[in-house]
Amino acid sequence: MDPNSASNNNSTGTVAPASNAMPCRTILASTIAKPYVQELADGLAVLGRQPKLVGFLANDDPAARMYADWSGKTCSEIGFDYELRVVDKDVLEEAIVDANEDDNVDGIMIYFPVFGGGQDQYLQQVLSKDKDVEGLSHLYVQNLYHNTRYLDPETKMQKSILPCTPLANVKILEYLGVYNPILPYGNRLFGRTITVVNRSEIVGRPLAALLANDGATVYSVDITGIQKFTRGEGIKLIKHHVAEVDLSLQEVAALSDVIITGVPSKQYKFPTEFIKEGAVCVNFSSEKNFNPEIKAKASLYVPSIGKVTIAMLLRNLLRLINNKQVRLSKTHV
Ligand SMILES: NC(=O)C1=CN([C@@H]2O[C@H](COP(=O)(O)OP(=O)(O)OC[C@H]3O[C@@H](n4cnc5c(N)ncnc54)[C@H](O)[C@@H]3O)[C@@H](O)[C@H]2O)C=CC1
Ligand SMILES: Nc1nc(=O)c2c([nH]1)NC[C@@H]1CN(c3ccc(C(=O)N[C@@H](CCC(=O)O)C(=O)O)cc3)C=[N+]21
Repeated sequence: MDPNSASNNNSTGTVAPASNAMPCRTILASTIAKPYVQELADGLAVLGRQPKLVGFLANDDPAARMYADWSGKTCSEIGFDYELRVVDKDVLEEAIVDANEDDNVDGIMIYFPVFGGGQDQYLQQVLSKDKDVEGLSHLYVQNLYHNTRYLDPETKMQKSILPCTPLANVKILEYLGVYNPILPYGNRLFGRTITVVNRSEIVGRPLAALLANDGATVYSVDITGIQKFTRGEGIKLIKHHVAEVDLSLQEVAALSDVIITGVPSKQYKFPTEFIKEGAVCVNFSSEKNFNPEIKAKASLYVPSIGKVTIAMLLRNLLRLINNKQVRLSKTHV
């Protein structure tokens, strides 16, 4: 039996290497998600009711269907009330508006792609920001890009919502020790170099900004080229800035302590030979972007992150409920 296979888990959910094998450890998302799942269960107990999440499916994409079924199952396991609404593309906008106005619905998500491109971004903005569990509303993304942590900066009662997949990546890097807890909060990635292969508006670009805001040097790679995200010199600037760079993937990989991939293609494989010895490698794509030989190079490898993403999605849902309670209590004083 392959000692590195995921079926050979030990109790910590990591895979124990054979004594003479590569020192690489494969870390499963379920292990990293565990404390957050507990936090969610505790949060539900305090709340004393089952929050309702509605998911809209309006496409035939098998990946979206699978994710919808699987996220529904996870919600129910933890104790959230999940309802999948399968609707036709042409009535989706009205269906979102109905859910926005329905007091029984606490959170909403739309499984993408629906139409693809700009029309999907429009639909995402139709969704009320007060029910946006994925954190993709313009205000939340703008707060992320500007490193603004609260919706009410004066009173600091309502935390802004972070996009759940970028946030899941951050929690994974915290777990893996890439964040240095000895450094002050907000600067814990200082000195780290991270490559992110994906610059979509829903994951790669906000992720690069979030990591740069925490002090990292980030190379953001997409099919059009490579950009460098930093927070500028030392700790003077409060938010990231971006520059085009004239470096190859091989060159940025050689500089990188961490490589994060999110290419939605079966064929795509990150070239193993580019990876620095002992790098930390994380894949958030639903396809495997690293070859199995990754274990000869990486120190830590996270093959998929979905379970952590869902935990962050539900954490966002509790935060939305809390923010609403804060707003209501203000109007009743
Ligand atoms: N695990 C999770 O929680 C989540 C996983 N996903 C998965 O992540 C993947 C990406 O999703 P999206 O960002 O929405 O996709 P997208 O299609 O919007 O973006 C793909 C990105 O990859 C880049 N790319 C494609 N081919 C490349 C190549 N050969 N070299 C370098 N860059 C390349 C593109 O330029 C683009 O920036 C999908 O597989 C999706 O299912 C998405 C959301 C959550
Ligand atoms: N608004 C929106 N947000 C999304 O996040 C979104 C979407 N639409 N449309 C569809 C894609 C697909 N997607 C996946 C997430 C995790 C895994 C993943 O990590 N899956 C685990 C399986 C986990 C299990 O089954 O236990 C794995 O591959 O190992 C896969 C696919 C998110 N999507």
